[in-house]
Amino acid sequence: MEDYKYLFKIVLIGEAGVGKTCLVRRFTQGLFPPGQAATIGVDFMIKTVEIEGDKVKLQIWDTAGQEKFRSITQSYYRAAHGLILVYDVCSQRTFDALPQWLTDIDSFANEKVLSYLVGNKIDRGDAREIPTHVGEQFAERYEMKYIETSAKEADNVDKLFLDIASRLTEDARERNRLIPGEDSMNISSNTKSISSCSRCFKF
Ligand SMILES: Nc1nc2c(ncn2[C@@H]2O[C@H](COP(=O)(O)OP(=O)(O)OP(=O)(O)O)[C@@H](O)[C@H]2O)c(=O)[nH]1
Repeated sequence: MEDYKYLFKIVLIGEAGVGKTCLVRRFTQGLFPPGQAATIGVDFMIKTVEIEGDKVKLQIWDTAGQEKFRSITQSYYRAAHGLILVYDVCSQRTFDALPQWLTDIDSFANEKVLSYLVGNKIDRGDAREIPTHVGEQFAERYEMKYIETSAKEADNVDKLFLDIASRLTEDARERNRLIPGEDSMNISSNTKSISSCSRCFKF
């Protein structure tokens, strides 16, 4: 049996080129890849973290932003415990596309999913087009958590993923308190590796 108490699935979505892959690689591998190529379909990485004494395994799904992959990537929303919607703070176009992504979340994700809005590329100071308060207000309006990051400079990247892991762990512990025995049930997911987890978080 694998050595972790909880397993959570986190899915990154957002327009092409906003930095989803770079955020994942910064968090899982501690690097900023030079000349990162566009994602084809969906890719995933694993990282295990420790949250207040419990080992928590994060299965992080990095989806392609390009329109032509949309129907493939949407099929991954359903089983997500956490969704990270990313835009580029230096690109008004990627911010303007957010409402369409929210519509997709409403259509395809579990209604209890924990959603984060992330403004990435804050290292490009002078090129910024979306002020912090505009991103914050948008997130507040749609009841999402908000955080700004730089995958390049590693600003707030660990904080983003650890914050999600902490909140999901807290929720799972609360459920286990309310429904004893719940922690021995498997998540009924379409993902094999999730069903092998002994104490998975269950919606
Ligand atoms: N300056 C800066 N550039 C970044 C940052 N994150 C990503 N980039 C650059 O943005 C470009 C796109 O990054 P990706 O991580 O491939 O973007 P993506 O959202 O995964 O793109 P798709 O796979 O097409 O959906 C690359 O040239 C990265 O080097 C960042 O925090 N700061």
